[in-house]
Amino acid sequence: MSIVLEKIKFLLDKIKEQKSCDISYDSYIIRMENSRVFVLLELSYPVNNELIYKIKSNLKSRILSSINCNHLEILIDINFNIPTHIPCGDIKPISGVKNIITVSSGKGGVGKSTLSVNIALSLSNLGANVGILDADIYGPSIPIMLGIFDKPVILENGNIAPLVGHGLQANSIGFMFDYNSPAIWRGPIMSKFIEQLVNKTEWHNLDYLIIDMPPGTGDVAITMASKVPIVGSIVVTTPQDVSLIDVRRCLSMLKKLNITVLGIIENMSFHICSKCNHKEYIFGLDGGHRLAKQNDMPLLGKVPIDYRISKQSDVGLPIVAHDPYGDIAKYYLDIALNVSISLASLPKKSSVRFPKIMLKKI
Ligand SMILES: Nc1ncnc2c1ncn2[C@@H]1O[C@H](COP(=O)(O)OP(=O)(O)OP(=O)(O)O)[C@@H](O)[C@H]1O
Repeated sequence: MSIVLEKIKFLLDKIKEQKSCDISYDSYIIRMENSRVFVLLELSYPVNNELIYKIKSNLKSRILSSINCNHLEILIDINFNIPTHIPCGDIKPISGVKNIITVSSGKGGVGKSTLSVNIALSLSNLGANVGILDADIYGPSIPIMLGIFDKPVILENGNIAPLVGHGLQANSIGFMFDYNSPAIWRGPIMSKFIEQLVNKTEWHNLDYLIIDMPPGTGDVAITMASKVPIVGSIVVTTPQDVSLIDVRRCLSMLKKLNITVLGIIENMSFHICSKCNHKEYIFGLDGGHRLAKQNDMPLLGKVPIDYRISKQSDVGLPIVAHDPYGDIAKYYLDIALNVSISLASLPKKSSVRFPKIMLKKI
């Protein structure tokens, strides 16, 4: 094998090991024909065209500088195929769903539902099939955020057809009941009901199902963890100390239940003045970062406090759906990418078969 090919393989192996967010892949195939090198990267997380272009040009320049040889033509192609990962605990998979990710928080009001919806939309914008389940018994807000006011249809087999909002398959405890009847919102009955809501929804071909959990460490959260095949959990906090104390309690619950924590998200991290661009840390600086470091887990990202986020959620058109290429959507897209890359590093259920190689020039 030529020295050039050896050098490129060495570089590709090194990059693969590093698992950087700029270029991260599961495996690669390489072949050389005369002065042309063909590289196929196989990813197990979703990427949109913009990211594909970035990865290709970044890798191409790294290859060219590593071999110091300008007459070679480098042709790179990228495939992604999202595998099913092994859930925490020995729990039967749910039909139509590859990976379940829960979004938890230590206390209410930290922006868990807003994050769940915008991360789900960002994963969908990256090219994944995504569903969302609203299990927040204390205030199911997903129907409003997705602008869905219909009631779900019960199918002949007794299952529930999910409703669709902004391309997301959705089911919510809020679709089922008049939310003003508090008697039913308690204890084991509710836990059982949510478990059924997950299992009885006819999810169709989902790469990811995002579950918006009730805040805290109550009955429902514990039952869900022991009955639902969760692959990983995201924990949301604000930089404030009080929220950090609650979130520690939530992290310790997830640890006890053997749920893998994919990482922490810091919401309402800072505010940027729309008039003068001054950045202000209203709820303190770097709380989420410290928490992630102390618990040896990644900080998946930060989201600023911005009126457009709440305004768009309130009118049923979340910011990522309203302005997918805007400055705010970028924060959610980065988080979605980090979540999917973090998940991609977990054990997979079976090997993934990639389609036939098609190499294009860039
Ligand atoms: N980054 C943000 N910037 C501005 N407003 C935000 C942001 N994140 C969330 N909000 C707003 O904060 C409020 C609480 O958010 P959300 O309902 O998502 O929190 P939650 O943790 O799910 O609450 P609960 O536990 O009560 O369900 C909402 O009005 C929402 O629009």
